[in-house]
Amino acid sequence: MFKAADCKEVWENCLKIIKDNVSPVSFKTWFEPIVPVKLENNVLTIQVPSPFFYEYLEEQYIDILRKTLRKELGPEAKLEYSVIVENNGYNDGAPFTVKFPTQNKTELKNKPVSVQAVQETPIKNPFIIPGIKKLNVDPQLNPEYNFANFVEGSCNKLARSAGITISQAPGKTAFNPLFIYGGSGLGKTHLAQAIGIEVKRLFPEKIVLYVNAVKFQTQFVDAYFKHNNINDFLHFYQSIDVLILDDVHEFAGKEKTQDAFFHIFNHLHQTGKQLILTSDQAPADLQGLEKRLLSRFKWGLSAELTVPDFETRVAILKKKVYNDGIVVPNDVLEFIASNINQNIRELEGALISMLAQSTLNGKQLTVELASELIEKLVKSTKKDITIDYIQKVVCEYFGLPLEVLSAKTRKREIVQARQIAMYFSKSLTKASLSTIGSMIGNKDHATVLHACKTVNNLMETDKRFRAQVEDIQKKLKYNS
Ligand SMILES: Nc1ncnc2c1ncn2[C@@H]1O[C@H](COP(=O)(O)OP(=O)(O)OP(=O)(O)O)[C@@H](O)[C@H]1O
Repeated sequence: MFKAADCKEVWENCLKIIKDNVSPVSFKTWFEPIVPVKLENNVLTIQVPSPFFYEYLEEQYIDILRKTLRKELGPEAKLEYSVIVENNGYNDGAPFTVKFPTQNKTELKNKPVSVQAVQETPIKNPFIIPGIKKLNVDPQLNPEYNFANFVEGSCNKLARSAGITISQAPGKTAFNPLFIYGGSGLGKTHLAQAIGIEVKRLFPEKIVLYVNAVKFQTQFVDAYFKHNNINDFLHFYQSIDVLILDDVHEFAGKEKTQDAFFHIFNHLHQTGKQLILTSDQAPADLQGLEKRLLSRFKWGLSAELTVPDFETRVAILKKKVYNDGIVVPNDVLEFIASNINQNIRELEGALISMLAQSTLNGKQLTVELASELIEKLVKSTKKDITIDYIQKVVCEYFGLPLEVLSAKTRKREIVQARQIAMYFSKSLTKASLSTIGSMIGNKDHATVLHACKTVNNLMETDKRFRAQVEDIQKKLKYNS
């Protein structure tokens, strides 16, 4: 029979071994927060701060935990987790336990979320443990992106009406998540934010947060690698009532970020919170995202925003000039609407530059002026693709700083990014192999040739790699 003090001693001994086998950052992140609470009949119970923490330990460190525990307590050793879960008012507040060595997550997943708000150490900004007090979160919404300013048309009918239904009962409809997808400048951000604004209007106490996927990823990377406060990050996101994540396709290839978002998604969904996601493609067409995430994106409603028809384009322009208190002749608005038809942002841009011209140069708002401007606009949007631009897009895609392409390193991810940049420079610009080499990492022409061959070969043999290259190609062509 063990004494109460034994559990601490046993855990200390385990930690000594674990410390020698994991990186210092991992040790600090994943083992220091663990509290040994009980040792009974060879069963050691450890308390962990969140379900995500438990799942992460089970996925990443189960072997080392099993080995060390058996070394300390013998072959019959068992581990139980006491998992602290956010207080959401659903039940009594006891932390629940999960038995090792089940490795069967359903036990945890099917459990109604239990409750315990525990704050042992002060939490740094910007993340605060929920349940201690109601959070005051700035929803990061643009007040202009409301429903009143969002013109209805057949291009957005389904998504808009689902959005209105959701804002009246967030988390309580079948549209969870609401997945809004479509091409650039078709109103995904506007509509997603309009839902957030309406929820805030109807339910001011609800915590609403808009975040785009790139910002989420940066926050995650900072929390994980720089500040070592991944738990605070997860707790913060798990406290949101309506989470709006814009441009989820940006998660492609970012596995750790996807993993964190997966846990946040599960937690919010299970606890009846609303998720709104936007993307440039339908879930079925998204590349580079894990299957388990994609399948969840299909749980609710996927609604596409398509290119607006002529009437809707005119109505959007009319609303805009009306809101700005400006009078523009109908034939001018119709002329703009009939010439710019693929992107609402460009439609608005044309109107704005025409108004600016007219104010600055005292020109009349006429169809001739509109025609001049549109001609210029169309010319100026066709930029040449340059080697610098290719390097920038490739680095952004892989989340790498631009300088690494010139770094003397054999790190696989960097070598591969450099090769892809060389490959596109060869196929999309007229530059010679030696110019490409000198501009990308100061290499010779043979290196560039080798890079092009490698990329071609890999595209034939590695599906995932091909998807990445095709994604980058789309970005390059689309933005040019
Ligand atoms: N139905 C609409 N009614 C009024 N304005 C709209 C409508 N749809 C889009 N807009 C306007 O068009 C512009 C572009 O919209 P938004 O930024 O939401 O597009 P997006 O689909 O998120 O684009 P991207 O994928 O490039 O981020 C915004 O100024 C928005 O207000």
